Amino acid sequence: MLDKARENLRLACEQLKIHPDVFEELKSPRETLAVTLLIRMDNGSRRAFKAWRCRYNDRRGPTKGGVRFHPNVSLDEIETLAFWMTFKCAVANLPFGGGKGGVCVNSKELSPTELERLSRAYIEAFSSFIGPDRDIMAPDMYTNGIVIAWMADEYAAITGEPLPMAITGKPIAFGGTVGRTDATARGGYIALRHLEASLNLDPAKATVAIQGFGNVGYHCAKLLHADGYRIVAVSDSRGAIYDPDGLDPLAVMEHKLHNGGILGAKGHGETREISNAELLELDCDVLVPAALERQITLANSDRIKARIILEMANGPITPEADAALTAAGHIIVPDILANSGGVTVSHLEWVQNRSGFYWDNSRVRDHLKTTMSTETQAVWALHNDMDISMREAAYVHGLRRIADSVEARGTQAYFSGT
Ligand SMILES: NC(=O)c1ccc[n+]([C@@H]2O[C@H](COP(=O)([O-])OP(=O)(O)OC[C@H]3O[C@@H](n4cnc5c(N)ncnc54)[C@H](O)[C@@H]3O)[C@@H](O)[C@H]2O)c1
Repeated sequence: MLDKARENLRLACEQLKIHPDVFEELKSPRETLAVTLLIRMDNGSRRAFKAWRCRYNDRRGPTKGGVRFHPNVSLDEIETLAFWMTFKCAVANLPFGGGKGGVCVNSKELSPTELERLSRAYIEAFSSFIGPDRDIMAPDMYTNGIVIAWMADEYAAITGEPLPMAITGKPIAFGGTVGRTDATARGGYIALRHLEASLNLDPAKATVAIQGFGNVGYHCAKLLHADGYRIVAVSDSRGAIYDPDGLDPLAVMEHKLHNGGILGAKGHGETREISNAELLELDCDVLVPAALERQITLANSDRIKARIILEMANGPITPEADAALTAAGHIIVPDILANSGGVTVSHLEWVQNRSGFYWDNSRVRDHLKTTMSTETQAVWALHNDMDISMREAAYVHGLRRIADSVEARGTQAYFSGT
């Protein structure tokens, strides 16, 4: 994955005539630490887990990125995700570089006490690698609030400082920020609403299908529904529901809380069950993938009908499918822009921890709105001016900022006097 990302970067640097020094720096991660965590299991045995943390590039500030617990985590995945975080933070104009971490584990197989030991062991192993001015961690797949609280608690114990600014996504009672829960969804919602006129979208008529009804999918559905968009389909890991007359996200969530899933929830008309594959292929105005990576590939891209795809998940469209969809005229609002609201509000948590002054929800939301609208506009303008896709435009936007910070320290041109 990293080789592919690197090749795309090389082409972008050449096309934009970015100084070769910039590519030389960005083609490899700055540092990656690999460790083996040895955990005492509840039955008294010892088990080893591979773990990584990568600081890809820190020219724009300390590296920032989540830590995931997943059985498929690998070094290549961590370094590629850290590469993407470098660009996402630059697109959102945050004073951060990109980082990522992970543990190769199926956390569902661990007891709560084993999970706590693993979370604390991760911090112990990486305590001198991370830091509020060095590398700032955050939640990711299967590292929820309690895992982050254990990690923050362990870091506080190691450093002797009660408020661990090296970790964001903390519970509010532990120095977290208001407005983080729906920040990712709200960011994508702001981006879409900002583009409404340009995309010729009328909320009173537009239909939306959302894959995934977790944190991001649910809040996206709620925000768009409140503004008049008709949510015609939502899904979870067990399947999807479709109602051409529309679904009420609050009612679907109520059903999910009582029944453990969305299947069986009723909308305004004749609601029926469909598969997740069918949801992706629905004839609607906006498709919002908000579940997993690699959901749209060359195997199904020619059946995608939605004119606009708002990528709330990370990497839901493969590069090959992305090229096919773009050529076919679909507008894809790319992940590094669409879901950057989460890291934008995480930055505010870090700011509040450092200043000791805590913001209210409206201030957090105002800041998010300004950031998302400004950066969405900048990406949209590049998309039009350079006649490139929104994804390419987002990468160009981020790359220019990163390149500026590399070039500010002097390039070959400066040192050789040419
Ligand atoms: N939460 C954030 O702040 C944040 C930030 C940036 C990116 N993201 C990305 O957004 C996506 C969703 O994150 P989340 O926080 O909402 O996760 P979540 O775990 O809260 O929700 C995921 C949802 O996807 C559903 N799902 C799982 N497998 C599915 C499948 N095969 N088909 C359809 N649905 C399926 C789950 O049932 C669940 O409803 C992820 O790709 C994540 O990386 C999240």
